[in-house]
Amino acid sequence: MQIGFIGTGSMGSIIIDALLTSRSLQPSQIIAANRTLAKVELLAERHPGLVVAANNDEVVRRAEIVVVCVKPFEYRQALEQFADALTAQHVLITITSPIPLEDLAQLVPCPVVRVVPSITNAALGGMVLCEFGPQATESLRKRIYQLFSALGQPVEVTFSLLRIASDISSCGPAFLSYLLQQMIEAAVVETGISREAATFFTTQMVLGFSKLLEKEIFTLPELEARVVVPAGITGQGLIPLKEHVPGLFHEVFKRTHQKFAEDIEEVKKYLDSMKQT
Ligand SMILES: NC(=O)C1=CN([C@@H]2O[C@H](COP(=O)(O)OP(=O)(O)OC[C@H]3O[C@@H](n4cnc5c(N)ncnc54)[C@H](O)[C@@H]3O)[C@@H](O)[C@H]2O)C=CC1
Ligand SMILES: O=C(O)[C@@H]1CCC=N1
Repeated sequence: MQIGFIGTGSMGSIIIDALLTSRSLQPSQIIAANRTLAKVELLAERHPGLVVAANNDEVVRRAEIVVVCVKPFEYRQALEQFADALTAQHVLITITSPIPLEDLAQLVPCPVVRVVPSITNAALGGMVLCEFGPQATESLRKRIYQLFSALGQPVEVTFSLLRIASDISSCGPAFLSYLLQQMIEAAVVETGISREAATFFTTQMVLGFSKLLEKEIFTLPELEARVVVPAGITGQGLIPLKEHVPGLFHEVFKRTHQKFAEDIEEVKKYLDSMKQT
C-alpha cells in the first residue's frame, strides 16, 4: 500500500516524519508532491527511499490513500490538479477543518475522511481527530485508526464538535505556548532572571506537569487545590489571574468559531462552483 501526500509544508512533513520515525511505514511506501519541489526533496533526503512525485496527478495515480495537506484556500487549485485521477478505490483525506466532507464527497468518486493532526504529533503524542464522510465503512475506520495511531490518540469527532476539538487539540499548543512565553517575559522583566533560566524552569515545569496528568495523579482542579495552600504565596499570584483570565477563552473560542464559519462559507462557494463544472 502506498500513501500519497499532496503538500509537504509544516503539517504534511510532520505527519510523514511521524509515520516513518514510528516505523509504521517504510519510506518507499510514501509518495509526496509539493508546489515547491525543494520541500519534498528535503524530506526524501531525510528519509531515503521516499518517492518524490513530479506533480499531484502522479501522487494520485500511484497511491491508494491520498492525504491533502494544503491550506483551505489552496484546495481549489490542488483539487483541480488531481481530482480527475481519483477512482472509487482511493481514499481522500483532508487535514484541515473548514472543508465540509459532504461537499467534498460530491466532487470525488471515493470515500473522504478528515484527519486533523496536532503539532504534538511531531513527538508522537496528543490527539488525532477523525471525521468520516458519507461513504466510510467500518473497515475504513479501522484502517485509518490503525495508520494514524502512530501519530497520537485517534478519536472520532462529529462535525458539530470538530471546531472546539481542533481549538483545544490543534490550536491549543499555540495558545499554551503564548501564555508560557508571557510568563517567561514577565519573570525576566520583573525579576531580572535571564530569559534562558526562566525558559529552562518553565520547560521543566511543563514536562513535570504533563507527567502528572499522564499518570492521572491529579485532576486539574485537584492539582490547583494542592498547590494553593491556605494563606500561601500561590494564592496571591492567582489573584490577578482570576481577575483577568475568566472570559478570555470565551473570546478566543468565539473568534476561532467565527473564522471557521467564514472559511466554510468561502470554501463552499468554490466547491459549489466546482460541482457545476
Ligand atoms: N499547523 C498546525 O498545527 C495544524 C494545521 N492544520 C491544517 O493543515 C493545513 C496545512 O497547514 P500547514 O502545513 O501549517 O501549511 P503550510 O503552508 O506549511 O503547508 C501547505 C503546503 O502545501 C503546499 N501546496 C499548496 N498548494 C499546493 C498544490 N496545489 N499542490 C501541491 N502542494 C501545494 C505548499 O507549498 C505548502 O508546502 C492548514 O489548512 C491547517 O488548517 C491542521 C492541524 C494542525
Ligand atoms: O484546520 C484546523 O482546524 C486546524 C487547527 C489548527 C490549525 N488548523
